[in-house]
Amino acid sequence: MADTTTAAATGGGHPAAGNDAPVAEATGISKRFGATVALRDARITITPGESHALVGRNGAGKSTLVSILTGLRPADTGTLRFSGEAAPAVGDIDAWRSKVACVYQKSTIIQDLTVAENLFLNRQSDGPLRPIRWKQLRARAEELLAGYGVDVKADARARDLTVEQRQFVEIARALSFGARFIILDEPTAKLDARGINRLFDKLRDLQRQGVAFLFISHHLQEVYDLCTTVTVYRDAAHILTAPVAELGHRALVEAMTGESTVTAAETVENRPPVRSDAPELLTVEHLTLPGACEDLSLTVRAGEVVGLAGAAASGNVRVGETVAGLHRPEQGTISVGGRRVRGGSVPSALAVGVGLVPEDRHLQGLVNNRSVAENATLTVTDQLGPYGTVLPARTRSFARRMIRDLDIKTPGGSTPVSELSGGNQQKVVVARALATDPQVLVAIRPTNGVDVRSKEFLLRRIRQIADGGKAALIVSDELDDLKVCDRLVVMFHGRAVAEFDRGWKDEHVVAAMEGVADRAENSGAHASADPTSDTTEEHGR
Ligand SMILES: Nc1ncnc2c1ncn2[C@@H]1O[C@H](COP(=O)(O)OP(=O)(O)OP(=O)(O)O)[C@@H](O)[C@H]1O
Repeated sequence: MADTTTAAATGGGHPAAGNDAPVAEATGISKRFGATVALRDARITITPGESHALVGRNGAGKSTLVSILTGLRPADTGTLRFSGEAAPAVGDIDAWRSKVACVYQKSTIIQDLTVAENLFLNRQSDGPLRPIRWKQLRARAEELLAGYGVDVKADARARDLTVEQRQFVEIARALSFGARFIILDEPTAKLDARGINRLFDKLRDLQRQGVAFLFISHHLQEVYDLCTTVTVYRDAAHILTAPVAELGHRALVEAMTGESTVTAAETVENRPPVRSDAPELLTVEHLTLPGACEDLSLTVRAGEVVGLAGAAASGNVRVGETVAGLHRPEQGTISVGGRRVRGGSVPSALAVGVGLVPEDRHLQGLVNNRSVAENATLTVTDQLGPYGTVLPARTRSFARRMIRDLDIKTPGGSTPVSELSGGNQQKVVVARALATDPQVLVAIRPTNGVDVRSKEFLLRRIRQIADGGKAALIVSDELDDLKVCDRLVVMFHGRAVAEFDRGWKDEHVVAAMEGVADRAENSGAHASADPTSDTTEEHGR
């Protein structure tokens, strides 16, 4: 396809087709960023009312395709049509919005505005010089939300919404522009199991009303639950498009990776249990964090990976962050190898040997305008040169090792971290935590946004830390993350309610995370307490 950029953006002016034309059809799409080929002659076709998954490893080109499909970036070559019509000109935002909408993992909602204001941003009044009629705006917003069955108050502040409510508002806003095609780019990354179920119910509802979806996720089970068709990209190219029902899990993973895989969990199953006389490396005693946990105690021994499991409101993330010095406990102590972590002090946690993979790489993880090398070495600048200096050569060689060790896909260490794909950014965050050679690694949802093979890779790295005589605490509600653990402690509403040794069954752990104690009992769980006896009102992250 030899179209110019303009032709790519306008689709070449073909006449409108009938109603059964694909809602979106992209062919021959190529895109380069400097020396990096992000897409090579790629294609995708989404038919009306279809739920179509796009999957691929980190850096495969998915987000680049999304930016082209939503008019954020022009393709270098290729043709794009919506319902048989040429795509709008780049920059004609309203025209693009009427064709396609995108709900990103990162919110596009403005926190300080109300829901109504967000819904009608830049279209509050009837014309540039007309005053905004607030009452009318609110009524229109209420009507819109009710129309799409979104149970959110129009005058609520956006910052007070949960992730799930925020996504529903974004979907309602997208549909209100007239689009019948919505792209969901990793929408479940920040939701817990119940939130995901509710989102999927809503999507199925909308699908019945004729809305088509392009769904991007690294959770392949979600693809099987929600989608009818799947497209796989690998190394910037289209590999296959097939009905989901005809493609088994292994075949799908093989299409994504180009090879067959053994899971990290499979490698854990046959290892000997951690010795009970192994020294305790992490000791948490009687920890109380207002609104997050009460009187929580746990230990992690040398050589052990412990999973601190729990849904969004369980308080597990706050406990993990507190071990790393991010919050000051009201009561209780945390020690690493017998040395106390000073409450609420990150330097103290670092000094005793705690490494942290934080939950949100955008907020806590990365400095966007700095290079991969600088980000990967932020925690170890003291090792990069004498007397507080940082030697560029040492930074570079340190970074080279990290890039190789963690299989980070980047043109080089000097590339700004913002130019990496999401999953590769997450690997830089992990690299940074590992750089200090921590005694205790606290990894909060460490594989968030990471593709299926890199996920195995990261989990294996965490296992290796323990195998080298250190300790790891994985804080997560992802069963795949928890499967590499020697032992699980499950939290529900601020309390440890159950403990499982290896060999647990998914449904028992899920039941414990959801606070269904009777199902968790007699299931390999021990030390369970009554989760409903908890009195704390607000919990969690
Ligand atoms: N703004 C940019 N500048 C330079 N390179 C970029 C830019 N955006 C993306 N790339 C590169 O293009 C390639 C494709 O990236 P893209 O973000 O599309 O991948 P992805 O499939 O969405 O990955 P992930 O699953 O990790 O989000 C990667 O090699 C990435 O580093």
